[in-house]
Amino acid sequence: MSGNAVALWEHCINQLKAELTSAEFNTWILPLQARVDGPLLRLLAPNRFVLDWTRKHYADRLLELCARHSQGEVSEIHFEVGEFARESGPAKGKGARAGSKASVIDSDLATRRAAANLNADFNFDTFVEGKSNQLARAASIQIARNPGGTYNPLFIYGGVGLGKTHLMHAVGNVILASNPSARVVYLHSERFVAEMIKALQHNRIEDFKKTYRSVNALLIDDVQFFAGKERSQEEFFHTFNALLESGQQIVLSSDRFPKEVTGLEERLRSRFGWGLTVAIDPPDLETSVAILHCKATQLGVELPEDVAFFVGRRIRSNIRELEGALRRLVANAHFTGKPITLEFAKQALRDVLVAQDRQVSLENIQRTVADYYKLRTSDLLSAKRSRSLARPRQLAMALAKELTKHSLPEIGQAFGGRDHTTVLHATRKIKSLRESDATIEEDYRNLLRMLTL
Ligand SMILES: Nc1ncnc2c1ncn2[C@@H]1O[C@H](COP(=O)(O)OP(=O)(O)OP(=O)(O)O)[C@@H](O)[C@H]1O
Repeated sequence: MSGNAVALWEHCINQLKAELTSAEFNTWILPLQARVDGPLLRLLAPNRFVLDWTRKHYADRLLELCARHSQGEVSEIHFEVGEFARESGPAKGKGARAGSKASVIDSDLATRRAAANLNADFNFDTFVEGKSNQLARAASIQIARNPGGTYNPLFIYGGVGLGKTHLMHAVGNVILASNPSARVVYLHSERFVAEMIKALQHNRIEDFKKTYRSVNALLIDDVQFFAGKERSQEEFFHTFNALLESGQQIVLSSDRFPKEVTGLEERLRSRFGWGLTVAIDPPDLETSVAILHCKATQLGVELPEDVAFFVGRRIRSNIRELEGALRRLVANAHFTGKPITLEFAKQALRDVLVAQDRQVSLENIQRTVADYYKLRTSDLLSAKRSRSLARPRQLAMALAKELTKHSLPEIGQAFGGRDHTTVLHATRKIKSLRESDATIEEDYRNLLRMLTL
């Protein structure tokens, strides 16, 4: 299968996955193998029963999806019973003409990827390495190569939009690609909760348990959303134990260090930290610029160096915002037919930059304070109480109170789930220190200037 054909099939199955129940999808679509021969989509089903059912219920929809995605190039669909040859040996089934090994495996991989909820674009090749993510990337690569080994679970934590999900998908993609029988599942924790509730409602909790306890790699994003959901925590706890005991890999992500995820049962929280815990920090300027170049290449444009530095310097909050700004720039250039120059970028991003400047974000404050004191943002959010961390943390909280509209509890939450009284104490402390300590006053003023420039 060519890259286009794989993309076409992947599009079809992703679409059907969204439209069907998981039982329908797993029973009828997952067993299919696909090939595209010119205008013909050939689908092989494992037996007559699956063939008849899929042809009757899904042929029209599949054809519609194919025709639309291929812009009319694929216009016929053909079902057969059989299996494309996996190895160079003879193909089973009369319809199975010699499918090359690569073509069949590609179509299988696309299907398995969709079943695992994985995005093929989130891989290690498209993940730019920098100081801020070096350790998390290295640990993820290690785990992808040796799942269920020493680092289990892998716990990745860091602020919004910094690449945690990207790394989890990259791990899953490598495990799937290197082992044709591996079962991988990526899920946001809220989806885990929703599926569990659905299973309870429909009396299918045993199926639910079996599904999640039989995977080779379970990747659960944003585990802080388990907070307060006791029944889900209980279920996840048992899934977690079962997988760990049988040597299957678990990868978890959160916006904070495991011990600081509030609203979780202690036994779960402590298990999260059993394996390897790694942080992702906001990127430094050079990494932001490298990411912009990488994303621009993916979008098929070349970004001049001065524009990349301009965008990297001005959009400081997170990589998702950086990417959003780049997309806007590229779309503007496309519609106006103008080249992307520094002047063009300033113009095209004017609104984004004004909004960004007006609204100093909590992440921006944390990052600026961390840079100023040569600390890691994750240290500011951690529970560590050494003076070298406590003072910058208090300063950051005081700045957050002065520069944003966030409430005390919201600020506390953003600083590693602290109580609002801690924030109140910090603002009072800094206020009095600014009057008695010239260094603190100078630091505060410098930071204020940097944040409101
Ligand atoms: N180092 C990197 N190289 C290339 N792209 C990156 C990198 N880090 C993040 N990105 C991109 O930034 C975007 C946001 O990343 P991602 O969704 O992984 O963030 P996250 O940390 O999971 O955020 P959230 O906490 O909101 O779920 C994605 O498009 C991702 O591809």
